[in-house]
Amino acid sequence: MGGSEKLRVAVTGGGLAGAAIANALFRQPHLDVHIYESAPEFSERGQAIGLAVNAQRALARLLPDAEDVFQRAGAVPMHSTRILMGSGPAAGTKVIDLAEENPGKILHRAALLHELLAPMPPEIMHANKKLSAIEEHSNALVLQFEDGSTAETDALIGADGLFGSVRSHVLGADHPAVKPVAAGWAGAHNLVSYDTASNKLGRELFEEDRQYGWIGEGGLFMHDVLNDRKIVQCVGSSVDRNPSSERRRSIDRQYLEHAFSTWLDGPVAGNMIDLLLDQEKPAVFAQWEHSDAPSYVKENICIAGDAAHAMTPWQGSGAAMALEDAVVLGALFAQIHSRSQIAGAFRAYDAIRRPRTQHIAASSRLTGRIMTGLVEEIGTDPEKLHAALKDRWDYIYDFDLGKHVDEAVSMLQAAQ
Ligand SMILES: Cc1cc2nc3c(=O)[nH]c(=O)nc-3n(C[C@H](O)[C@H](O)[C@H](O)COP(=O)(O)OP(=O)(O)OC[C@H]3O[C@@H](n4cnc5c(N)ncnc54)[C@H](O)[C@@H]3O)c2cc1C
Repeated sequence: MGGSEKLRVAVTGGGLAGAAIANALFRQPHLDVHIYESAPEFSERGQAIGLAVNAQRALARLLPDAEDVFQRAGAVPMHSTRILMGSGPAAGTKVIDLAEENPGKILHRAALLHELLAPMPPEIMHANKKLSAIEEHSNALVLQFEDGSTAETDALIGADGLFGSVRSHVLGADHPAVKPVAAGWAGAHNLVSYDTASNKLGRELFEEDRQYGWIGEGGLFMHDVLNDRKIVQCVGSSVDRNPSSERRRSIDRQYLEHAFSTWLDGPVAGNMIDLLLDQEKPAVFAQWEHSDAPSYVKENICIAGDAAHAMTPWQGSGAAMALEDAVVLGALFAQIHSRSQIAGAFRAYDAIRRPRTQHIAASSRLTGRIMTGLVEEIGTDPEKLHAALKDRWDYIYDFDLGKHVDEAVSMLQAAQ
């Protein structure tokens, strides 16, 4: 690359992470950014996503009109996440209201992805481009795609998700942390109309916009409101009694009633099972996560989003971490202008992002164990659950993103 040429940056994966990262980069005039997605189109599954306060702050740095984005996407602001007992003798008891000081927003994933992709010129977005191999040459990385085409780039950011391939290139194919591991839970979800959900679960649960989590022995139900209160997402997750390598399994009423057998005389399981089966061909998704990677970077290649740190959904932080990754990568690329500086920028990204994301992944796993009654000394005692849960989100929410970014930039500058 000559002095006046742009730095070429390729992002593989057009999910929330890839779209957020490309957003953080494509406006920078010294960068030539391209985003490659393996699917025939850039799209997201029909599920809700909760953006906690740290994710909202990160989004506001990526999209200056974030408040309008939330409005256009029909985001519903939550008063709190109310956790109640769903099984056992204390069924119906409130355990805690979480995030009262830090209310989240619930929105449709597809709407969020659409908003992240909308500002980008179509000529930098390439669908049907499944990365199949990476060649490292002295003057460029050559990306090979499954359709036989190739692209040259100076930097590669692998945002290709849980089952992506860039992680294996960064860590080495035989590294034990390459492959995702089953987290031990499986979940089903469904989107139902607001009227259906409120009639079934009771209108009093919908008087204020709140996310609800019903916790107890071996499982959890959640419901939250999105799309300008037209839709309610219902989720049921239980300890996976039949782990398999299939990512998606068909299920029926019998499966759910078996998974929640000790909940059926409680206040919520029967209704939630009806809602999970409402007009859907139900499927259950096993939860997967990554073991901690020793590094997110290899020279001019890095991984971000779920490709780097896929985590359980119990603290609703996977997408939030992808948005934070994007903000940090955006700030670091603003500092560099030559190919030789890329590896240093990625090292600073790794040093700053890996501790936080891996801490949250571990915390999320433990939160799941707490909420599904798997921690022996806590069990399903509401008071012990209250004590165990009350501070668990502080590390995630009480977070100064500006300082985090400054630390990354200082680290890069000190190394240059
Ligand atoms: C049930 C559940 C609930 C969740 N709830 C929340 C929540 O409330 N809040 C929150 O913050 N997070 C939540 N998360 C986590 C969040 O959904 C993920 O962290 C986030 O969507 C990951 O985005 P990503 O772009 O990294 O990965 P993905 O969405 O998996 O995107 C990866 C993309 O890469 C593409 N790709 C794969 N391989 C290749 C290749 N070889 N070449 C090119 N493209 C490729 C894929 O097609 C895909 O489009 C939840 C997760 C789950 C499972």
